[in-house]
Amino acid sequence: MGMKVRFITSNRGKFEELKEIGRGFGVDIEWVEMEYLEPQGSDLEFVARKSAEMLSGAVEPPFFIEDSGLFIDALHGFPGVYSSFVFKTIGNDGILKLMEGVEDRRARFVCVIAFSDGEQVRTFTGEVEGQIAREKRGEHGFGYDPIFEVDGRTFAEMGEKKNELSHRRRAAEKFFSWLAKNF
Ligand SMILES: O=c1nc[nH]c2c1ncn2[C@H]1C[C@H](O)[C@@H](COP(=O)(O)OP(=O)(O)OP(=O)(O)O)O1
Ligand SMILES: [Mg+2]
Repeated sequence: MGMKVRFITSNRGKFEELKEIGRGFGVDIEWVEMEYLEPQGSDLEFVARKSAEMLSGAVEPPFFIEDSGLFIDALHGFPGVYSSFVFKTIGNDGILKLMEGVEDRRARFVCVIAFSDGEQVRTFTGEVEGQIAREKRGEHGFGYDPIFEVDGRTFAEMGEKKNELSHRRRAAEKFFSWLAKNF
């Protein structure tokens, strides 16, 4: 049996993807469903690290969290570290409205995993370049998937294939390989 590690998140979509990706690495993810207060910060690595440090007092290590964000070039990196709040408020329609008539559709998704072993916190970052679609497309996934496209297909149109190239996959690969060597 591979190794078991606890993942603290309120987001079922994230859990299901990491559970699936973990299978390929012999890592069994246990979901601790929990909302936690995120410190305000200017970059994802800082926010993920601080969140894990804050949780180390409240949750029995070892555990990990992940903080991810959508960074849109034409909007100077918005929504970035505010992606969760922005999704809950203006959502995909709001982002498409902000991008109406904007030629430069470049964006990137970033995922930072922060792992706490009780002594220290280690972070693992993955990112993927894409474009903001001109309309919502696809039924799969969650969050901004219907408006984030790579080579013309949105994450929501990709289904399972998303797990082969997403920011979450790229961060998880680094994390799970590190775990296999060090735990
Ligand atoms: O692969 C993705 N495909 C589409 N949307 C995504 C993805 N990954 C993150 N997202 C969205 C969800 C949330 O609106 C924001 C991240 O915010 P973030 O704080 O990391 O997640 P969250 O608040 O939903 O769950 P939690 O903090 O409990 O892990 O970007
Ligand atoms: Mg959050």
